[in-house]
Amino acid sequence: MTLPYAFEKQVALVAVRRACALTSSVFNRLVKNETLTKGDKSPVTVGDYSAQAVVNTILGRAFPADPIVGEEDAAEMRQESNSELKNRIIALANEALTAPLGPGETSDLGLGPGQERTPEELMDAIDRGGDQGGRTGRRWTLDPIDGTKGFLRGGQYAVCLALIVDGKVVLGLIGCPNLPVKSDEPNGRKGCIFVVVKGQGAEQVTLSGDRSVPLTIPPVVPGTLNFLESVEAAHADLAFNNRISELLNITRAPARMDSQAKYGCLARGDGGVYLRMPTGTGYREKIWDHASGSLLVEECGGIITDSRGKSLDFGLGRSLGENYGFIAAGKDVHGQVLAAVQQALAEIGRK
Ligand SMILES: Nc1ncnc2c1ncn2[C@@H]1O[C@H](COP(=O)(O)OS(=O)(=O)O)[C@@H](OP(=O)(O)O)[C@H]1O
Ligand SMILES: [Mg+2]
Ligand SMILES: [Mg+2]
Ligand SMILES: [Mg+2]
Repeated sequence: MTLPYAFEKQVALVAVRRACALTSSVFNRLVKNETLTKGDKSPVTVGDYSAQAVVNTILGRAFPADPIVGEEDAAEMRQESNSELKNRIIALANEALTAPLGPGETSDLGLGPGQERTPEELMDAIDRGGDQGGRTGRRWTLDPIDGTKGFLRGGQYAVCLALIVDGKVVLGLIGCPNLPVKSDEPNGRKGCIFVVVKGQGAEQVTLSGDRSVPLTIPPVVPGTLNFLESVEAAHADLAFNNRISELLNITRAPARMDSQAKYGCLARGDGGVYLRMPTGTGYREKIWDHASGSLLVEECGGIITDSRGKSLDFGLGRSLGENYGFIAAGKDVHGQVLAAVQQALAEIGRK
């Protein structure tokens, strides 16, 4: 008997692996005018577009009926003035799709030499990410590069793909090309993918697929709790985290990194709590930024809630609606962090 979501997991791993290889190779060849600024002032690169084209092409072939909620869209790239960038995206996507078959890849996935797609097919693949999300049915959510600023800095970023059924995440992958495989060997081999299936646990696999380690969040040794937190002050209220550190007598320095790599690091015990409080701008968190990570935390024995202790709702559309401020931690510490967060919110007259 095959396990539930076995084929989805296989296809998602292939897609994330190919997208990770693409983004790593793009980083080394990225030139200045290949990064644009979106309407919300955030950066997007040819790497984000081409990775979304690759993942959506692979998903579209294996699961033609499944909608996709993807971060990017091709509207800008369809404009004549961006034809050079568009050509670059097409070349990069086709390079990734036509690379020789690797582990777990079969010819029916439409990959390998000779499997080039046309420019129109690739632009349409990017735009398959335009689903609006919702309460019922099954859909994928994709962040082709999570932590684009980290990617541009040569720091942490992640290719994040999750499957959501009736508003609940059932499969999640976080591909981290720049993350050391072993936390205690920061200068050792890099590149891992966190893979989680609801009810089946979680594992960390290497990008090349030669090594798999099961994951559970280890209990925090008293006195060693530390935060995993954002790099960008615009994305999370880091001063608030300092107040929580005071309340909980945390003395260890926070581990700062971009992207859902933070959830992967929590799952393998590199940090004790991921706290992401809003900065007060009314920004609504997006489902693709937390879907994989939330299931990873839960399957590894941890708890994730918003700052009021509510569970995250992935059935509201492209955003997480009224879920503000996220606390992800092992069972042994989540309660005390939530209590400290509520105390600190009360101090400043917020709920
Ligand atoms: N104002 C605000 N508040 C909260 N979150 C925001 C905000 N603006 C952007 N974003 C989203 O943050 C995503 C990256 O955040 P990270 O946790 O990776 O890291 S970091 O804050 O950049 O260090 C980033 O994901 P990517 O766009 O995929 O890089 C954004 O979706
Ligand atoms: Mg972005
Ligand atoms: Mg993101
Ligand atoms: Mg992104």
